[in-house]
Amino acid sequence: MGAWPRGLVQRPSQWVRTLSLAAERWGLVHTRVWSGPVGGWKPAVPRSSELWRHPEQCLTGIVLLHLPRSAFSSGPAMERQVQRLRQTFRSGRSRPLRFRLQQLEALRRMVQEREKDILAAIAADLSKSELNAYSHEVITILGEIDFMLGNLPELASARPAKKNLLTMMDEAYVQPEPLGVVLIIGAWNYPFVLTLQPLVGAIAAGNAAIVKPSELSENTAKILAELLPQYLDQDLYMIVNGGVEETTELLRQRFDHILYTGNTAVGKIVMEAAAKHLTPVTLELGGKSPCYIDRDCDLDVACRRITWGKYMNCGQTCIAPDYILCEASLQDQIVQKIKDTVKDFYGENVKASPDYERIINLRHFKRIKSLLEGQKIAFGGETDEATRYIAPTILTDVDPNSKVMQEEIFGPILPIVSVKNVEEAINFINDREKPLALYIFSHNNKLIKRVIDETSSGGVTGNDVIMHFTVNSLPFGGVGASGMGAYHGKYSFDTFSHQRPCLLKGLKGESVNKLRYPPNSESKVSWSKFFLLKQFNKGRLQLLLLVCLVAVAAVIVKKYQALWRGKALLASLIVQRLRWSSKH
Ligand SMILES: NC(=O)c1ccc[n+]([C@@H]2O[C@H](COP(=O)([O-])OP(=O)(O)OC[C@H]3O[C@@H](n4cnc5c(N)ncnc54)[C@H](O)[C@@H]3O)[C@@H](O)[C@H]2O)c1
Ligand SMILES: CCCCCCCCCC=O
Repeated sequence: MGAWPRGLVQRPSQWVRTLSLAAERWGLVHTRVWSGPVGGWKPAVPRSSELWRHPEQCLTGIVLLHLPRSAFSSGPAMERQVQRLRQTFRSGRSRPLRFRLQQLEALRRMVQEREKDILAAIAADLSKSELNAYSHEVITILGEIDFMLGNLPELASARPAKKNLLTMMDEAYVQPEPLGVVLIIGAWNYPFVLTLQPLVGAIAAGNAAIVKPSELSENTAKILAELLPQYLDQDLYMIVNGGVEETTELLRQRFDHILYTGNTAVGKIVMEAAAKHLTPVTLELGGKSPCYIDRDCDLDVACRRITWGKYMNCGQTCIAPDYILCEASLQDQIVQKIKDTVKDFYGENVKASPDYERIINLRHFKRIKSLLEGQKIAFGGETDEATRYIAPTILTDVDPNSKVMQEEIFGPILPIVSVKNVEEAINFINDREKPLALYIFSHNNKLIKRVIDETSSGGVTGNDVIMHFTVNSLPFGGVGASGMGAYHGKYSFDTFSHQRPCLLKGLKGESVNKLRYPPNSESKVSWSKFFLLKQFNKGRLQLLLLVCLVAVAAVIVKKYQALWRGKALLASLIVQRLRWSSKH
């Protein structure tokens, strides 16, 4: 781990700061600034320059620490961090509703106040325009935070539960409770939303959390590491940046839940590691999401929507339509309409369009490019390795056994596979792993419902693509090979909560309890069946009715006893009076 702390117990000079930050950027060290017992250790990245500017506010001045990366990623160091968060969680700090709402508001402030920096980071990672970064990512996070702020009191409150005859007099309810310390592992393709949206749920549910952004979207990872500690409680929410080494070390630790977003192969590694601690997992994985276009359909509209969802983020979207299934006769029209739409959306020169992104890295660029080999390219196909550009591309008459149909494309290539009819499309889908999303375009709602009924997928949008992701009253997640568990809105809250059943009884009522105490008997079982299964036998029912009638009569008698006594007295007086009258 090296001899640390090493540092300066004073405000560092400009060159020390510059060198430290450069070393941090090169990944050689982690730099931390001590801002006194109140502020604790803060990352010394350029924008936490408040610390540099106002050293007088720090109780002990500024100490510049160069911590070797291993100081954070080594097993014991990681364990200490998880332990630190667990201790704070155990103190109960994250539980009060007021605290959770404050943290969510702080997160919203972070997004609003630092919007420019956030957009710049996302834009740099994915060669994305800042406008697109806002619509693809920031808007979703703000919406999710607003949802939680508006609904948290209701989500977090106890829900009364139905009772049976034996527990009629007791209190039964379901109380959501936080799980503890959770781990969130994000992916690079929507690096902001896929990392922070689960965090919103974890905070709302009252947990502590470690967030591990993808190392491939390094700018977003960095800005998150800089900003989160400035806005959120550092003893409850922590960012760990790094790659496979750091993630592997994190996965050795014991968490109370892990939400992982990424590819299926790593999903298996995560699940295996989690199994060692019996930690539950939510796996947000990928897959090949089919898009069936029916003959009875408005092709102009269908192709416009598909073009948007397929080429958005250069095809690097987990729920992008991966391939089209349609009757052979539709193929040429579809190619023409998508071609026209690409021109409408991105202009003649797609490469120059600010709305068209680039492939994240060279490895993915080469992988996607290799999928074109041996294919009939009906449109696009141009690539540029230097800028990792791949044009919006359509492949026709694609053989279902070809490479492009064996793996998730995750790039701007759209194969068209012809099928004879909807039955064949359904079989095609069912012969493969369950996809993350399924899209069906048709005027015929019955056909859409039929495809939904006869297939399985993480989610479905009919007559559009991607949009089910944006509705936070719908759970978002996969099924089978595309993942397990779900999140968004209420479902995020539930994912990070334990639904704790609570039954509160009084200490009276032992006569009824005798039914379950030994020694057991035929009669006790039969009464239990009556109370719990509502299985009446006729004789019992009559007996019970009699008991009820007697009970009702007893109540009535008691209530009207005094009145009856009065009436009886009156009657006897009348009788006496009548007797007296007859005598005289
Ligand atoms: N369901 C969803 O919401 C969703 C969203 C985005 C992406 N995805 C899927 O993710 C895939 C693309 O993402 P990716 O996998 O390239 O993302 P990635 O490479 O960014 O990996 C995801 C995370 O796993 C970690 N990781 C990578 N290798 C690891 C290893 N050997 N051990 C432990 N951790 C490791 C990374 O550090 C990263 O944080 C696609 O299949 C896509 O469909 C799914
Ligand atoms: C309005 C469009 C929002 C699109 C967000 C898509 C996120 C997909 C996550 C998986 O990659």
